[in-house]
Amino acid sequence: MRAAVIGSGAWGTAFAKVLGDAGSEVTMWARRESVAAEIRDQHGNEGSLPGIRLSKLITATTDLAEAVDEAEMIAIAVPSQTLRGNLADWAGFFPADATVISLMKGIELGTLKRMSEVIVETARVAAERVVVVSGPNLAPEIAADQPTATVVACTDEDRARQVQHALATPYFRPYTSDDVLGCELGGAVKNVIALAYGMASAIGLGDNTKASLITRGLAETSRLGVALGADPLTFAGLAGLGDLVASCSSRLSRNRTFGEHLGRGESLEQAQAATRQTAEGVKSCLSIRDLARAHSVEMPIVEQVEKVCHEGADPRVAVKLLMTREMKPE
Ligand SMILES: NC(=O)c1ccc[n+]([C@@H]2O[C@H](COP(=O)([O-])OP(=O)(O)OC[C@H]3O[C@@H](n4cnc5c(N)ncnc54)[C@H](O)[C@@H]3O)[C@@H](O)[C@H]2O)c1
Ligand SMILES: O=P(O)(O)OC[C@H](O)CO
Repeated sequence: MRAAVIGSGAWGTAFAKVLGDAGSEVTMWARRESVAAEIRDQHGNEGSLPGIRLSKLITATTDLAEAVDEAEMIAIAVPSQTLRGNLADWAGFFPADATVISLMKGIELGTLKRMSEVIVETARVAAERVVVVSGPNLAPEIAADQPTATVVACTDEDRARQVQHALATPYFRPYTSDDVLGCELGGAVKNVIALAYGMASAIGLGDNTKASLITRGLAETSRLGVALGADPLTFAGLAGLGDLVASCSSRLSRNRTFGEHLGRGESLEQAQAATRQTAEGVKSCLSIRDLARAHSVEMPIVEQVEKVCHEGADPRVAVKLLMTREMKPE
């Protein structure tokens, strides 16, 4: 198949590699000509994925129209909060029948929309043409051909199966799902829980604390998902528990790393200066908190992460507040 990948950061690059290794012809879009030229001429992207070699069949351009020309699949991996503005410029170039694949894990500030909803609304693409790919998918590990699994979610089962086949490689095993909402929420909320995990880690808290954070983090993710109409079983799967465990336990996770900076007492600005790539949970903790409040769902960990990130709260005080909440059954 012919595929375009928009966004040449860590995940866009690793995903292009998967598509290429699975047999598609891939054109990537990069913002900077230096990145496009490096992918095209040197088959690498040192700034985002040091040491990774890409197939010579993967090419890149800074011209969006050229990137998506005749594409049957268009995968998007840009920061969640820029997507709406990006699509306003880009959507006119998308071929009418192309499948649009969302790789992003965030909730839009203000509108509280999921990325697939932003795509449907802004690119005027029917919901059944939008596929979400989400799971325990740390880009550097995938780019190094380390085996993992993922979920390909779409309301159109045939389209999900088509993308599943277009992504299958010996190191990347996709499963299909029709629970687009659950998969997207799992991916967005785990970033916030990974921030909390990073903070706990930096404070020096132990494995019981971390296991409690993962488990109760998953409980609040599922609570929000069920309130919004997701399948509760999705949260026990790759796009729920799988992704949560990967991000919390890995030093490769940008969200966990960002949380560690905050846990060491750095301010939001200091943590931002120390980390370069996208840590979606930092902004999505605000939108997820607002989404939960709008649906009267309690998300105490998300609430505390927001306070540490944006209100200057001390992570140690956040832990104390979580531990002294009203007693209740599990
Ligand atoms: N890195 C991973 O392991 C991973 C895995 C799964 C999902 N994701 C998700 O994929 C999305 C992208 O993450 P990433 O890891 O590729 O981030 P990244 O920071 O490595 O790359 C982001 C890309 O977006 C581009 N970009 C930045 N601002 C932009 C703007 N205003 N307009 C257009 N493009 C802009 C950057 O140039 C870069 O190419 C996020 O939602 C993330 O949660 C990441
Ligand atoms: O590096 P993070 O924290 O953005 O996590 C990357 C992926 O979402 C893991 O599945």
